[in-house]
Amino acid sequence: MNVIHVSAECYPIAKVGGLGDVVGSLPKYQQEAGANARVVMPFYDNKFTAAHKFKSVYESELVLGEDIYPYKILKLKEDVLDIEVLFVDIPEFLFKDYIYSDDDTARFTAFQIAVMDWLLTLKEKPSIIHCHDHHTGLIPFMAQECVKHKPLNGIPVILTIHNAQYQGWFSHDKVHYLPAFDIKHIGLLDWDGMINPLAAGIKCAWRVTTVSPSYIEELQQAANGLESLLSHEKEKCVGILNGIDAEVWNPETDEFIIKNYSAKNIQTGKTANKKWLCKEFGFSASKPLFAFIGRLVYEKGADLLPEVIDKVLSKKDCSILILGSGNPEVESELESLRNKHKGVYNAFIGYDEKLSHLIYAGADFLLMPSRVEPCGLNQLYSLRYGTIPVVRSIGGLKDTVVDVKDGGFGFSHTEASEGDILQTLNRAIEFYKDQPEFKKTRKHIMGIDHSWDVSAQQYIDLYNSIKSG
Ligand SMILES: Nc1ncnc2c1ncn2[C@@H]1O[C@H](COP(=O)(O)OP(=O)(O)O[C@H]2O[C@H](CO)[C@@H](O)[C@H](O)[C@H]2O)[C@@H](O)[C@H]1O
Repeated sequence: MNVIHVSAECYPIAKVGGLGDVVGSLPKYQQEAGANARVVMPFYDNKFTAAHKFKSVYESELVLGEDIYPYKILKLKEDVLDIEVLFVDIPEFLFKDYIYSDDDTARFTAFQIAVMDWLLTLKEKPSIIHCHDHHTGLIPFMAQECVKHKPLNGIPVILTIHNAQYQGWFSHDKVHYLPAFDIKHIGLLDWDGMINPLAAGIKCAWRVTTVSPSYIEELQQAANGLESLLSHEKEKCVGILNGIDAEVWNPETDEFIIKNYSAKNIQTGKTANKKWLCKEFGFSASKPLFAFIGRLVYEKGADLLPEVIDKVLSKKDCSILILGSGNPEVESELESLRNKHKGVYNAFIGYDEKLSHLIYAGADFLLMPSRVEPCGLNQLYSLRYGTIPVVRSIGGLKDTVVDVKDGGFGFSHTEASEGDILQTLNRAIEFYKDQPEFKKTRKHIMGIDHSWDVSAQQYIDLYNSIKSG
């Protein structure tokens, strides 16, 4: 089975969030399960591409509207990754020092056209095209409707929704960017008067997956305008829980952290990592340390953090550390709290992969007050590193975190509200005081297996069910 994953992100090449983690690891585990899985992604101007050498395996031109652009398909000269990655190099559009911008329509439409044009030229066609999020949502439509790409129409196309909040909307003025298709079928591209790549992907993909079982249920009630579409298409939708790359996220071997540890020496390992974090950010190591890592956006409940932090820290019985970037207002509120709560609060505004590993290793609790959480990887990483998750019970968080009061190992609340978060934080602070129970719980969570083994196989079973059915 030849699977080609099409994505805007893939760790360690280019990552903004969880999409990069999934596309960087799922194919590796699919390989181990016997499938031949590859990735095709844009060639960006970033640290990874600057540090490696590439060779061209295909060169051509693509047509976007009335214009023609040269492009290449590149491969790494040396095998430095566990999986094969192909890079679409369209200098005009993709070779930028960012992944996303405010206007990505031309960039990602050109990317998708180049991918489809190149696939047409392959002698051995993929047996599955697996698209990820709206940046690749036009591919199922192109395979089904565009005259040029009709030869690919027999290949099953899967669309995985990692986040339905972002849909890639653009106006009908730009529909001519797409290769020719029968205009009678323009309705497949449209949702509410706009061209909507995510909606088009949902309509045209052979199967749609979401990254947790709960999320697929929730999308029928709240999908940023696509509720009725997802209810209508529910027969072809399935939720498959994300896994984690157990090699990258392994406290026993993690090169980023201060002291490696396993469940056996968790006490000394966590203590050493916490000590480093506390020194670095000016905290006392005797207090419970809560951390938040993520995009500072509404879906993550980031706007609730400043008020919650201000209130919970008035008692000074815990410390809080934030790592994230996003909404400028939230960023500046979080920065300005530093002076008021010196010694118990700090924030690193920005993106820092190494620091994220140090935090998973050194914090006692991880906060995730998300309004929407399709799966969430942070809580899975935190479990692996013995850091107890404190989450809103939604989406994948609901599927992976069981509250201590229900015999589980984490803390959860039902509402993304200041009151609920505060109450739950206070429960966790109390729990920390019972050190034997706290230590037993964090040792237990390190043993919970969220590696990709099971879910990678579920995807393969899904591919097989389409081919045979
Ligand atoms: N400032 C920062 N510095 C360093 N690292 C940072 C960082 N901000 C975030 N990260 C890292 O980015 C990843 C975030 O992953 P998530 O899955 O939790 O969220 P995201 O919303 O990006 O993904 C979407 O897709 C994924 C994958 O399907 C779903 O799990 C999720 O629910 C959905 O919203 C983690 O690896 C985290 O450590």
